[in-house]
Amino acid sequence: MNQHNSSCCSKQKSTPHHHTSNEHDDHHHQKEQQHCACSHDQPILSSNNAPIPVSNDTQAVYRIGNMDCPTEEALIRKKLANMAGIIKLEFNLMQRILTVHHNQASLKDIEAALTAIDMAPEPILNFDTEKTADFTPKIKWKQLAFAGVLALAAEITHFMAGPDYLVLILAIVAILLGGLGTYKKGWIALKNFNLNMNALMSFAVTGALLIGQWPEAAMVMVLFTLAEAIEAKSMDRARNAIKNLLSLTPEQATVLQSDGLWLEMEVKNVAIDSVVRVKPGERIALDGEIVSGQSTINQAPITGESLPIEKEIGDSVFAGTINESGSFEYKVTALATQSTLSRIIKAVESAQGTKAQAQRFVDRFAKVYTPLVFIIALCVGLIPPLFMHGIWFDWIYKALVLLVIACPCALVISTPVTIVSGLAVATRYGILIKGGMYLEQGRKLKTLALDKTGTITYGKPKQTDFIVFGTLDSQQIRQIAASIASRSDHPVSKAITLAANDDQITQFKVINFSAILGQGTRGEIEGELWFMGNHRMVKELGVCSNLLDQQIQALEQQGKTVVMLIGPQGVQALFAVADTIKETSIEAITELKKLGITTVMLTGDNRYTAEVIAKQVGISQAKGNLLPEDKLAVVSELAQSGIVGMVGDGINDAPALAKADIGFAMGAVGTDTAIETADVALMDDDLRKIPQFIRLSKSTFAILVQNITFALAVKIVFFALTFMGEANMWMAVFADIGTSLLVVANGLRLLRK
Ligand SMILES: Nc1ncnc2c1ncn2[C@@H]1O[C@H](COP(=O)(O)OP(=O)(O)OP(=O)(O)O)[C@@H](O)[C@H]1O
Ligand SMILES: [Cu+]
Repeated sequence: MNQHNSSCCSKQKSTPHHHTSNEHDDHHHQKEQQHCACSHDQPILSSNNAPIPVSNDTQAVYRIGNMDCPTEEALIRKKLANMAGIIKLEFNLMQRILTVHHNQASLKDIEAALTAIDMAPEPILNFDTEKTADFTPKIKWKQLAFAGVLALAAEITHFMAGPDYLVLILAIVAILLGGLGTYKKGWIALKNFNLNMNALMSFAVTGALLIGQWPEAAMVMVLFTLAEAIEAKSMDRARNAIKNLLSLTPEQATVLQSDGLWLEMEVKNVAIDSVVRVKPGERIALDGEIVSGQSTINQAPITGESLPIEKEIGDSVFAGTINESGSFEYKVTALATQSTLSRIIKAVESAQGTKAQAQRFVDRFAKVYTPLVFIIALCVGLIPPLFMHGIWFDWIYKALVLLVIACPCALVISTPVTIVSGLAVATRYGILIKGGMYLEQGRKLKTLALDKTGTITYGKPKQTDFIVFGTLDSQQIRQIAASIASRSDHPVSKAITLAANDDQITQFKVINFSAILGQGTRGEIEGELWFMGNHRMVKELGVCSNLLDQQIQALEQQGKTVVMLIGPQGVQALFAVADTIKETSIEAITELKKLGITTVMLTGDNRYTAEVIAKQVGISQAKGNLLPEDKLAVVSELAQSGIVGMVGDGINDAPALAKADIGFAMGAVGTDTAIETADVALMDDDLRKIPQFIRLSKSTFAILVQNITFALAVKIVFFALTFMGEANMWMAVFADIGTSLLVVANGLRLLRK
């Protein structure tokens, strides 16, 4: 199966690599082909990491430890906005990574500007080899706890009517211990005319100190810092849910040395083409291809399907999967950092960088909300006492409470946590989602277009009928057919070749072989030109007849696919092949129907066969005789009446997949291109992953709505309470923290699915 030819990957980077048509007729069913799966047409960078290259620009990738919140994003945007040469900034807050697309901008200046706002950047040179996570700034728990104790002591001293100076000292020390960081960040933000929550909190706490609310000021500051710390931790949990997948791969592998001995080696030092031995029950350390032995392997870590799969010589094995029964040796086909699993993880990590719609809404909202509340607070603090004989203390206090409420923390944090958790769970199911927006859109899917061969069916048809149609000797006809069919990788041709091999039919030498898209193949045998293909080809060649039509139709109505062998004297034979429908396809279609999704089958195969198969799986609409561009046209048309998805496996579906709002690639595990180009890659061939994806999308969205509504409701309630004079700063901070923690917990709930 899918031999990952690494030498082709490394040597031919610049030359577009296409299969010459006289070797393989087309790119059909990549999984069956032996070819280098990487796409050489793409810029090298895009093949394995997060930043999507904008044409012709250079990019600098930085890791910024202090950046994990949209307020910091806003700060950085503002700071870098007017610098020369910067084209675009891309933020991945979850990974704390900033990508600067620029042309000839001075990196020194960029780095200096970032450092000036306390966002010291760490350049990332090679995305591949660097470990991405493990990068949370340390939280000083002990110091924070001590600050908490002091704040509490201040509160108690005040309550017991202790000396004022003692309360003040306790409070100030607590604020310094717990809140210096907040003050620093707040100050930087203010200097850059940015009103973030650190600035708000600094104002509120300072204000409270000035009006003599010392213990309260201390408590508010400590609680705020505590909340920030807990939030950072929760974010890490969501982030690590994906990272943890990588820990599935063992650190060591047993590698064959040149002297014939086996040696335990660090996985990261194992070169391509090394031979590795695997014992029963052991986890596989690297991607490779079995060279001796056989076994059953549980691929659940990658595909989400725990039913073990039998593997023998020539089959691919993947890092992170579990060898169950036998023992075997395999040849390594990819470095540890390039394994399918690490590609998956990188893809999900970069998916977190793309913002879902809900997130954009929240960010936009926060941008307006915070300054607005700030202005309201300012008015509340000044206008009543100045013009309406209000009592200064009361109104300033109210203003300070409003400042606390102005903090959009909970709201802002709720969406990324939810989305990231959703992406992580999906990965565990064996569904690789390439961006938050697809997860968000899935629930809106109205129509799903499905390819037939390999998607609904197994894509491994068998020859069922062979009918002589002409005067030639039947043995000779099969020899000619087998000779031509064996040159092609198309499932139909393969079926004919297999049947011929079973009957020990010998083959002729074929020259000038080529494939005709959507029709069949042609080749020369002993100076004669032979064609083998479908009804369309027969018509194109003008050798059709009524009698032939009848025979073709009779077979097609049984759900079989028919190809003819056509020689200089016209049609010589009919071959019918039949594919088997996957059990899981039927279940998937039933589930999709329940979810209210219209299914449409698109196939290059003939109309009758299409209809028969569609009926068998329960698909309402089938369209046959489609060339790749026809599939594209159908998808475009479907897209006009709502969100449309397309599932396919082969390269010939690529245009339609790209056109669909959500392109699902099947059986992505062996094909790197599928992982890279699809919007959603299903790691195995199980169509039931699509309803699963849609359900996940629905529950993700439900949680998003809950979170946003809840966070907003709390704000509104506190607004009202403040004006009624019922709210104090304590409560406001508590409410804010409480909300943040609740929405984060709610988001993380997805991880338990
Ligand atoms: N290389 C080939 N060998 C034999 N038949 C072929 C070949 N290429 C095309 N055909 C014929 O043309 C039809 C359409 O081929 P095409 O590759 O476009 O679609 P398909 O792969 O069969 O179906 P699907 O679109 O569902 O994947 C096939 O059903 C087959 O009858
Ligand atoms: Cu015909």
